[in-house]
Amino acid sequence: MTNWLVSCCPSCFLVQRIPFPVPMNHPKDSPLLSKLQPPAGGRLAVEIRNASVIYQTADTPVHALANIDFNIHEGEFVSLIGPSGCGKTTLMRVIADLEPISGGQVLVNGVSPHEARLARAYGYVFQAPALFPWRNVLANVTLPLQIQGRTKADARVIAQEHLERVGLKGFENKYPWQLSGGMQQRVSIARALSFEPKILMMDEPFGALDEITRDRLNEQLQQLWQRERRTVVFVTHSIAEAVYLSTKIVVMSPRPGRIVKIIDSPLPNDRHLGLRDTPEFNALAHEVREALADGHHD
Ligand SMILES: Nc1ncnc2c1ncn2[C@@H]1O[C@H](COP(=O)(O)OP(=O)(O)OP(=O)(O)O)[C@@H](O)[C@H]1O
Repeated sequence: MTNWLVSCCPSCFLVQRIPFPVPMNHPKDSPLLSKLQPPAGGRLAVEIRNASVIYQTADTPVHALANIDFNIHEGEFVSLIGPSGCGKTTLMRVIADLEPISGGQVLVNGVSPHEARLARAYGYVFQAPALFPWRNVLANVTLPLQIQGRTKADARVIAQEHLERVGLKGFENKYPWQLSGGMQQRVSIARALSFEPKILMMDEPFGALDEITRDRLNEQLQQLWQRERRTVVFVTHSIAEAVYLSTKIVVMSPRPGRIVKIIDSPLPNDRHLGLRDTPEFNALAHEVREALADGHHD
């Protein structure tokens, strides 16, 4: 049986469930990073050049990612989609400085992922909401803000504002176990957004939810992105979710994960769920499906 610990990293506010007693991985900078120049005009949020990841294991090394090469611009909503085990989470962890690269180069906001993490560039939302069960909703959201050095009163105001943004006004005094899975996930989104990260990292945030809840949260997330235009990196297995939410879809192949196709969405930015019944949506979903099939045949 695995024991889980909900942990909040004091330097980057990453709150996640980690197997106890495995420590969090805080890798050092890659010496190759100095070769990349910061983006002109600051418009590039993420720049990845020929990145690879090889996990060293007790038996054979696992080649998780190979030749990953793409950019993410500020304000883009980018989904990573591909078969199970193709390296989506690894790629997200590389961008967020939770996994070192074995080769290549990565820049985030013009600096190394490590520097970006220390500058608190990231907000994280995982499949499991990773809330502290003994803290109420408000106290879960205020925790990283207080670690950041905000006063209790300031942290409360900021947390309340973000809880309102995700539709949880009035639930501040509830405990996680008194909320539905979808509401818990909205608490973790409010927490991730509360310290205004430049990039929101979401790893299958709605994967454990029923379809109706998932649809509703997709719509709310879309509206939130629409209002804030924050850069989002989103991992999903769902073609419909990727097509509905993304401005850019990165389709990956089975291991070692490579990029099969990068699709810039032709859909309008202002979206509602009815869009999923349109020919344009279906054409894009078809394109993603074909790219996934191509990846399997390579
Ligand atoms: N710490 C690790 N040590 C060794 N191998 C690992 C480690 N983490 C991931 N892997 C392997 O690397 C590959 C990519 O894993 P990753 O979790 O990134 O894939 P994924 O596309 O996110 O999978 P899923 O869709 O099932 O969540 C898999 O084969 C996995 O077994």
